[in-house]
Amino acid sequence: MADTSINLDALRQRIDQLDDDILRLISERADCAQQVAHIKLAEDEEAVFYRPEREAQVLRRIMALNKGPLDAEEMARLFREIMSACLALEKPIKVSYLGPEGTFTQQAALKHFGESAISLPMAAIDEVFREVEAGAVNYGVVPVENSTEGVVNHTLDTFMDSSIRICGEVVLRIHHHLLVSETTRRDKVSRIYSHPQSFAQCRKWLDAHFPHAERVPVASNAEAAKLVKTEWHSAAIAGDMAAKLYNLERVAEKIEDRPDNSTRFLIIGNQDIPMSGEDKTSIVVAMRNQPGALHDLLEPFHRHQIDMTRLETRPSRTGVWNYVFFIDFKGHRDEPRVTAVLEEVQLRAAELRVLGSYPQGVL
Ligand SMILES: C=C(O[C@@H]1C=C(C(=O)O)C=C[C@H]1O)C(=O)O
Repeated sequence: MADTSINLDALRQRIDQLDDDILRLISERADCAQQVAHIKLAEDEEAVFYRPEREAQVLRRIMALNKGPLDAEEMARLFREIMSACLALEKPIKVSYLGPEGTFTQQAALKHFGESAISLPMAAIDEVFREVEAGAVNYGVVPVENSTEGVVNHTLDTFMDSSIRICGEVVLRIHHHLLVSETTRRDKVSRIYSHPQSFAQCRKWLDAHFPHAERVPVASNAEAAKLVKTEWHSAAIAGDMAAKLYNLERVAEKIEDRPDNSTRFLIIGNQDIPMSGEDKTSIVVAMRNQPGALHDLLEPFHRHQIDMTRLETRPSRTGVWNYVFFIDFKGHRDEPRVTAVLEEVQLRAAELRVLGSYPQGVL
């Protein structure tokens, strides 16, 4: 017994010393970041401090260097928060997102920008775009692929009418929980609220555990969580953020049918982002309705061996062309082979717009 307490004391002393070191080093790092900000400001009064490509490089380097016992992602999350705090020292970054508060989109915004960012909920995707266009916020966050908030097409359509650029991407693992409040009679749950896509993602679990409860679709998971506070016979399906925000208890955790359930979000802004070394580019292309149009469009990508990660077709809203394609591929527009492909596609397409080149999601 005596030995253990001596060991514990020694270990705690060592932890205190290490904390002193960590404290000093974080302060030194913050001081450096502040100096960078001052240099940027001296060059240009309107300078943007936030450099997504640099942040991606910092995080990738840390993940590569990490030797454990914390896993690389956990370590990167800690560094993400250090960078977020360093950046906020000069001026906290302002980010609009598809609300309400407590949605997965807010979770994505905080995952990407860190907890020191100021995040502002918007009622609709167009509003997120508008705030960014108007310069009221620095960036916006919208769901785009496999979305739990159910707005993939809406996001794509909004890009067609906007000059906004894509500055980044975040992929979030989506975990759904069955939530109740302190007033809920757990044995009497007859109604469950959630977003339609969440219902779809938890269908098997619901069929097995609540076959007779009424499933009521609402506009967001956060909205579902809010409703549970007012009805003793209702439960909600939503994520961690909503559970925390409305102080709800998890009756069952991770009830999604597929354990790899994830959603991709886009960071939108007014900046062109330089190369980070591992980048993606998103373009929108309008093609004339003629035989072989799709083949003509894809052929240059194939020939230059560019890795396409997504191809989405949307109906065009003007009469002139029939197809509009949203294409994501690996590479940055400043890379010669990407420039070559874009030039070739431009010749074949009725219209081509580069929505942005941006660092591939790190976390
Ligand atoms: C310090 C800089 O500015 C910001 C802060 C960063 C950091 O804390 O590491 C990284 C990139 C920028 O968002 C920089 O550009 O290097």
